Formats: sequence, structure tokens, C-alpha cells
Amino acid sequence: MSGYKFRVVLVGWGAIGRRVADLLLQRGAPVAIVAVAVRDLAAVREGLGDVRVISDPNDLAGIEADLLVEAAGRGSVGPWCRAGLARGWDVAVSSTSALTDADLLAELTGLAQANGAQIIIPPGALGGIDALAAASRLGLSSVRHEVVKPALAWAGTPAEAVCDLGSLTEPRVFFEGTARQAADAYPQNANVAVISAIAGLGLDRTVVTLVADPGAVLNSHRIVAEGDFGKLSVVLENRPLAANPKSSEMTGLSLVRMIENRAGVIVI
Ligand SMILES: NC(=O)C1=CN([C@@H]2O[C@H](COP(=O)(O)OP(=O)(O)OC[C@H]3O[C@@H](n4cnc5c(N)ncnc54)[C@H](OP(=O)(O)O)[C@@H]3O)[C@@H](O)[C@H]2O)C=CC1
Ligand SMILES: O=C([O-])CC(=O)C(=O)O
Repeated sequence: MSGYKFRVVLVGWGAIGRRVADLLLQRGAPVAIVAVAVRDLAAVREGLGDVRVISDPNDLAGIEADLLVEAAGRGSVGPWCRAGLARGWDVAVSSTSALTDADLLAELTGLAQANGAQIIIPPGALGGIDALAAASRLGLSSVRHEVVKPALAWAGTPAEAVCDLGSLTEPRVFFEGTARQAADAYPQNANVAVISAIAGLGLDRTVVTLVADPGAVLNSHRIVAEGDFGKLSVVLENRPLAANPKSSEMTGLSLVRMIENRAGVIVI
């Protein structure tokens, strides 16, 4: 192959962003991270080397890239994806809870269409999304998604108003509702609800259960779906990222797979 490298702008230099950059480097992927977007340019950002660091979406104007990958947080999706799509780049969204905002979704979709770009929703912490999305083409009758995380992974979320996370002695279901409600209320922990919903029955017909388990050390996802295709049952037990136990290692791996697929010849 030529020396061409697939050019990526990474939005977010937290647990997932760093992990993705490390893995791409370790694996020798034909990928160049041409810029990293952060909120505060003054903060020390280890591991960035010579990579250009930006904090204003207008700065994308001086950059050539093939793909913008968001792994920052709900509030970053609008400004950065708008700017990336306006430049005709495909954008990959990790903070999918942002897409529960129908106006934002319509605006980004319109920008993508107008500029010949795509909005990519990687499976994130999930697996089996290819099968769920394929099955939805024939028709689904139900999709349930249960998210179980160690009790303290729900610290700092509305779960604290439902139960005392620190003193649980057994798993506690603290939320059951639609994917839209789950992602709206838990934007750092339930982005996955939007992914299983968009793949399957949509934000308002996908039933999501959130569980705090004091005995758990892994972040688990169980998706059960039924439809004309038959039945699907997928379970993932993901190791949390050391730098942020709310997020799973699989989320970074899923981004690495997506980026390598875009950069490579065999796509799997
Ligand atoms: N799709 C999925 O399956 C999953 C999605 N996620 C999403 O990915 C996001 C990132 O996760 P993770 O890396 O673990 O979180 P971290 O908190 O470790 O890192 C987030 C990083 O993004 C930066 N950031 C936040 N807002 C902006 C912004 N507006 N512009 C630029 N940078 C910004 C933060 O910087 P600062 O220092 O300024 O705060 C921080 O460095 C989560 O918030 C969640 O929305 C997470 C897990 C699974
Ligand atoms: O990493 C996970 O298990 C899922 C997650 O945090 C999210 O969906 O936001």
C-alpha cells in the first residue's frame, strides 16, 4: 500500500480518546490523528506529542481530515459534528444520548445530506448490533436492554436519588423506561440505550432497565429481541476502563475497529 494514512480528528481526550489513540498507535494502523479537540487548551494533555490541539470548532477550517470521531460528551456532539459535517467529513458519534434531541438529529441529518457525508453510530460498548439492525428490516416485536454496572459506576447520576449506592447489598433495578428516557437521564452511562434503539425498535419502544450491582466488577449489557426473524439474545460483560469506570473497554475497541475498517481494505 501507499504511505497514505486515513486522517482522523478526535474530539475528546479522556479515557476513551486516549485509549483509541494508544491502540491505533500500538497496532500500527494506517491512521493519522490530525487533531484532538479538547475543552480547555491550557490544561496539560499528556500523550499528545505533536498532534494539533484545538478547542473551537471553527479551527477545523484549517484541517484536512477524512473522519471526525466524537468521544467527549453529550454537549460536544452538536458543535463538533455540525462543523465536521459542514466540511463534508463523516462523523462518528459516541455520546449518542445527544441524538435523543430530535431537533439536533434533524439538523445533523440535513447537514450530512447536504454535504454528502454520513453520521456513523458505532456499536460502542455493545455487540450484536449488526444482527439487531438486520433483524429490524423484517420487523421486531420487542427489544429489551438491561444495563448492569457496579453500584459506584452510577455515582453522580440520578440513581443517587433512588437508592444509596454505597450501602447496597444486592443488585437494585433503579430505572425502567424507554431508551429515550434512559439516555436523557443518564448521558454518561446509557448512551448504549440509543444505539440498541436506533438499531432496533426506536427510542420510544425499546425498554431499558438500569441496575446498580454492588457485587459487579464488569459493565454488563443484555439485549433480548424478538421479531419475524426469530429471537436474539446477546450478553456482554465488559471490563471498565481504568481511567473512567463508567465507560467500558469495548467502547474504545469498537471505535478502533470502525476507524481501521474505514482505513483498511478488508472490512469486518
Ligand atoms: N457509545 C458508547 O457505548 C459509550 C459512549 N460514551 C460516551 O463517551 C464519552 C467519553 O467517555 P470517556 O472518555 O470515558 O469520558 P472521560 O470523562 O474520561 O473523557 C471525556 C473527555 O472529553 C472532554 N470533553 C468533554 N466535553 C467536551 C467538549 N465539549 N469538547 C471537547 N472535549 C470535551 C473532557 O475534557 P475536559 O477535561 O474538558 O472535561 C474529557 O477529556 C462519555 O461522556 C459518553 O458520552 C461512553 C461510554 C460508552
Ligand atoms: O460503557 C458502557 O458500558 C456504556 C456506557 O457507559 C454508555 O452507554 O454510556
